[in-house]
Amino acid sequence: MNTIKTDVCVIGAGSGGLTVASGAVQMGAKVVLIEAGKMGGDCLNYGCVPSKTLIHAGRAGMNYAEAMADVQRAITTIAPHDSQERFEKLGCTVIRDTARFEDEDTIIAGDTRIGARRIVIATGSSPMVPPIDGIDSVPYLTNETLFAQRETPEHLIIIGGGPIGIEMAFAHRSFGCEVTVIDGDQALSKEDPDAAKIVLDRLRAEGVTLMEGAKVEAVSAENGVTVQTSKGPVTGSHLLVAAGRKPNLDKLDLDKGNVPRTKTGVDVDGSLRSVSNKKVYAIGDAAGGMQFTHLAGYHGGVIIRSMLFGIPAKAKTAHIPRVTYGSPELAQIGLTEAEARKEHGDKLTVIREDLKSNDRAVTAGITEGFIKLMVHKGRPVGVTLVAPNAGDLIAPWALAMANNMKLSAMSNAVFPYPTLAEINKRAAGSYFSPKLFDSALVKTAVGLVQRWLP
Ligand SMILES: Cc1cc2nc3c(=O)[nH]c(=O)nc-3n(C[C@H](O)[C@H](O)[C@H](O)COP(=O)(O)OP(=O)(O)OC[C@H]3O[C@@H](n4cnc5c(N)ncnc54)[C@H](O)[C@@H]3O)c2cc1C
Ligand SMILES: NC(=O)c1ccc[n+]([C@@H]2O[C@H](COP(=O)([O-])OP(=O)(O)OC[C@H]3O[C@@H](n4cnc5c(N)ncnc54)[C@H](O)[C@@H]3O)[C@@H](O)[C@H]2O)c1
Repeated sequence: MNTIKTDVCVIGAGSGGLTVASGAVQMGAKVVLIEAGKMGGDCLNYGCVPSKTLIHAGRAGMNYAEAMADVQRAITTIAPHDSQERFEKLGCTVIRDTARFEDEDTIIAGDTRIGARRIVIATGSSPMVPPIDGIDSVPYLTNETLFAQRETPEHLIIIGGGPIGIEMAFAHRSFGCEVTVIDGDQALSKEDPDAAKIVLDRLRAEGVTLMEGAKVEAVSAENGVTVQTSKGPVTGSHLLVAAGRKPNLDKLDLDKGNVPRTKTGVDVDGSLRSVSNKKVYAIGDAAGGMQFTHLAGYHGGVIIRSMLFGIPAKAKTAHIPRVTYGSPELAQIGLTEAEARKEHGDKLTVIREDLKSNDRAVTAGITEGFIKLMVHKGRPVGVTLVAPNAGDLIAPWALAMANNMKLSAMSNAVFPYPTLAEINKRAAGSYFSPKLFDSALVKTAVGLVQRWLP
């Protein structure tokens, strides 16, 4: 067995692990990077990149086979950035094998033993397949197999109305597939209900059948695939399971590393360090919180500060955006209205501006969508945006909230006319206009100044 000593051993070459490995090695640390599957992890190979390409290809009018070929094009284009070759050129030792703990500061991967001063668990997550009666008797798809599919599904049944289920429902409908989404609870239940309603109404209007509150009872291979639910049976040609995720921790022998876990991930403190083995960090999907590529990257930055410079750094969530790429897109940063009301009570101001009042929306015939702005003590604490490209439109709020800016920073900015982005400034302006236009004090002051000005 080979033995290597290193400063940092990163397990998992996905969004989080690659951020840590490239940052740490370029700042002078010795880095070993271990990957059991494909370089780039879920986001590149089975997640964000294929799903967003498929959504775009559907809207662009490609057929299913062309769209899946386009998915491969997008992956191949991005892959060199995440490749073993690139990371070796940067100076990392890359091992392609499954990693596990031997003891608190030793990792085994294949025939290599790695003694590490710091260990980063960035192993991501996998589809959680619920223990549904008969599930193993049908050839179901998950995000790991869907993008290898070539023939157009005649009728795709999707179990789960979360972001994966809803995005894939829009995408498949655009190829003319019949689509049924089954959710045991409510679809997009984590989102602002007014915002989710616009997206889900549009999904229904496009012809997708959405069964909410439908408990899945059994699955069988009858006439293709038949799903028995508490609201009746559904028969289709293909089944996609998108019912949530489980962290990839089972192969790590965590107990040998003195690294306890919870149901959702490694048990970490606010600095993403294991609660009992301070040499070990967990980031991204394996850390048990929100699951986004940009969050995994942000986690990477947080722990680099702590690992390389010994600067205490906490991972925060209040400024992390998320987007569901439906039609329209639904973007959220910080607190939803319900969360903000719970936290700030009557000290909260909520501003809502409908997109139809925006001139660019009028020129483009956009009648649906809105921005909802949650303000506490003159600062934004949450924004909900439903609009075409809401994921791009929310960017100024990500800047404002990451830097704890006041709302006046947004109202002072000048946005180009006519753009949808002006809705951001308009919402901020609406917060100040009653203070300016309905104030007796302002009116008196203006009256006095006007009397004395030459
Ligand atoms: C269909 C889908 C669409 C998505 N769309 C978006 C989106 O649009 N925007 C967004 O922000 N997020 C999206 N996500 C979420 C995003 O993909 C994840 O949050 C992100 O990939 C997490 O990064 P990570 O580094 O934690 O894990 P990953 O990227 O999954 O990387 C983990 C890596 O660790 C490896 N590994 C696991 N165990 C071991 C081991 N024992 N030894 C060695 N290697 C190991 C795995 O093979 C994997 O390559 C989507 C997810 C899915 C499934
Ligand atoms: N655009 C994005 O950023 C994006 C896109 C896709 C995924 N993701 C990430 O991946 C994560 C996982 O997505 P997801 O959609 O799989 O999970 P999710 O947990 O967000 O949603 C799963 C849905 O499945 C339902 N469900 C669970 N078990 C069920 C059952 N037995 N029968 C019927 N319904 C059932 C739940 O009620 C829930 O609505 C997301 O939370 C997100 O962090 C992000």
